[in-house]
Amino acid sequence: MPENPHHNSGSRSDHPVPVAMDDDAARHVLLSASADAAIDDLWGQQPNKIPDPFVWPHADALASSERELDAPVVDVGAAMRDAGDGEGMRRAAELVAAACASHGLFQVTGHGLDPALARAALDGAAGFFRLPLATKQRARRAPGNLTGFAAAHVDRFTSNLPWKETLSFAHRDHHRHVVVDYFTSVLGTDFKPLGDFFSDGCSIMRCNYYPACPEPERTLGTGPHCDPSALTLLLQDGDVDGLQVLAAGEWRPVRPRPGALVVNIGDTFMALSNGRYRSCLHRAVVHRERERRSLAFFLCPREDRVVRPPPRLLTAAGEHHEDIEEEDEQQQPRRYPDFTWAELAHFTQRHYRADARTLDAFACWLGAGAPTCAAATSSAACDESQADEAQGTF
Ligand SMILES: O=C(O)CCC(=O)C(=O)O
Ligand SMILES: [Fe+2]
Repeated sequence: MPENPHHNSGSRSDHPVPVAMDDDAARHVLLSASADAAIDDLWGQQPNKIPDPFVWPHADALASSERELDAPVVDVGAAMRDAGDGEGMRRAAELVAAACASHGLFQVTGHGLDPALARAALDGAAGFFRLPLATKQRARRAPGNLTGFAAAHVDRFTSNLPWKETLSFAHRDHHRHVVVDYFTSVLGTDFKPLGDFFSDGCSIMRCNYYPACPEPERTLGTGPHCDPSALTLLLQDGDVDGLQVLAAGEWRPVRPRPGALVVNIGDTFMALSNGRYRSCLHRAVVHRERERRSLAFFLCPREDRVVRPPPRLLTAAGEHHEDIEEEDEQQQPRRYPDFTWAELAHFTQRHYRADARTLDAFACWLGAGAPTCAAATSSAACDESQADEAQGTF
């Protein structure tokens, strides 16, 4: 990822600070990043107990529902091959639009991703995570950065630690994007100005590794959050489930389907669609006996692109565009201010641990002139200060 003027500008130390904990094992491994040997053993250190910093509050670790999330599985290959009257594509677009407007998640098959390539990527990631921690730490993610190796317990966190390790890469995309083509086809030509919105974008590929956990019901692999990026493509490895979405007050599983890619809307797309499409609130749970892996591709615009919805979605209350035949109930007053991806990335890496309310907290932070997190969090919309826990979830 190229140098971002916002990145690495904070005063946060590169090293974990001593923290107060009542769990000896956790203290032992958390006090210093140089205690690699001890950290390496963390996941298996105590056969029956997780260290206290990994224990999540009951509200976040709320029990999961058995009911699978009601989300469409769209065969995009078949829809695109449908040379007839376009009915297949229209139907697929309707299903996707409905899912995006409700919880923000759908799955795609027939996408053309070579299964052998997907397997190789998952196996490559698995090989990395099997390396000794000291070796993995050579690729350590620097504070404020989005790329590199990260494990909360070797970084600066002190509470609500996710039970996982991650390895992230930047991916610069020089091509015109299928996402814009799709939304142009669904939402009409007013999305055309987005034509190059994602070109030159600096997206992120993240490998997630969730070790088996002795107390899975007391922790989370990834806490409840919305991805700040625009759109996420997720490949779940094998048949180990873990991804869950909050729908109708319940955490519902999104079980892996062979060959399917999960697609979810992120905060940037929610802002781009003026709230029409919901940023998906999701989390990942872990298992007692089984480890789990997933690969997430976070589609992001170029750092300096201004995130602003197309005019079609932005009619002020009471007005409507002349070129729109029927009254479009999707026209809403502007919900979020202009921002750049660099600003949102900076906010989630330095000031705020991505959660269900990132976008509102971010809007409030921008409104306050984005001076410091303390200023942002003193306002009602950002009432829970997370300044000490940034870079936790995304
Ligand atoms: O591993 C998963 O299923 C979800 C991961 C996730 O939400 C993320 O990496 O942002
Ligand atoms: Fe996520």
